[in-house]
Amino acid sequence: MSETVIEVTGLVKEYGGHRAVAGVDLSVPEGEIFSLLGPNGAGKSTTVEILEGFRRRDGGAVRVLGVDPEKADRSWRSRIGIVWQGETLLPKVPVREVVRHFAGHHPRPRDPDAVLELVGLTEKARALPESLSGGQRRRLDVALGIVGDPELLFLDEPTTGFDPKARRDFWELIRNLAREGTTVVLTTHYLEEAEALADRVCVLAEGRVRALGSPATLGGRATAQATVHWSQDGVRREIRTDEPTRVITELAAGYPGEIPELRVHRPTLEDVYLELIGDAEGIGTRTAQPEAVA
Ligand SMILES: Nc1ncnc2c1ncn2[C@@H]1O[C@H](COP(=O)(O)OP(=O)(O)OP(=O)(O)O)[C@@H](O)[C@H]1O
Repeated sequence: MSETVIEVTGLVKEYGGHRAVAGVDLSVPEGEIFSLLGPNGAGKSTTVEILEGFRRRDGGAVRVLGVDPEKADRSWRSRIGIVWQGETLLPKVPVREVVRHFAGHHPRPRDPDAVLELVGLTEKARALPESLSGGQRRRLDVALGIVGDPELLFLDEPTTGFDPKARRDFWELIRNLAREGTTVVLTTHYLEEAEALADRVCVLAEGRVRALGSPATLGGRATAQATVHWSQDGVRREIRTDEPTRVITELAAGYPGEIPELRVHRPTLEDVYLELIGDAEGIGTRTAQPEAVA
């Protein structure tokens, strides 16, 4: 049985009477990649900062690696890795020295050169951080987050500025860390990143959990209706159905060859997410009505 790394019940945080976090319950097992999603101001950073021990809560109970973060000490902190949203202020020494310097703060660090290799920065080991590109700089932030070989890694928008190849390499790196048992809390606005990485996603809006589940099943996605699109005599048609195969088979009988512009759409994680946060964003949910098959 895997251990529970994060246990949160009834978490509340208020700023001057405004409830930024309004009763959140979360439980994250060891080795899980857990993603927090939500619109700006949803309460993600506040929640994560409380888990990291950088913010005090106004209510509820929190255990991270078995400890209340408000009472945590240095040894607890060394078990946690953090990749902040903003750039960390770094000394003007080569990249390799920066990573070695950070490794020195941890009781059982990873080998700095191996970490540079993992994040794809070996060729920049002798460069100064200020000479790195935006994406390379972000990779250095990730290197500093994992050099302590943390049991729990917090990633806040980790791939901002990454090119597509670097992003995919980074995802593989995170998957490998999780396979080795590192628990990962990922805050991101990139839904494809949550979809590619997360075992479970939690959608926060207005300080509350709107939905929690695997990316594939969130918000009833797995059982949601499919929409079959096609074109008939130059007019676009669509129908929502639980049985797209049957609909297409019936349609196909009416055409001598290909069904023009045939497309089957199932709700993406983004569709489900936008639906879930619709009220919070002040936008209505989309209610395109299906047309009947002619
Ligand atoms: N130090 C603070 N003082 C007062 N209000 C704050 C403070 N920090 C956050 N808030 C408010 O709390 C709410 C939640 O903010 P939080 O930063 O947790 O949201 P978020 O989901 O991380 O947003 P984003 O995606 O923009 O980073 C917002 O309404 C914000 O204005």
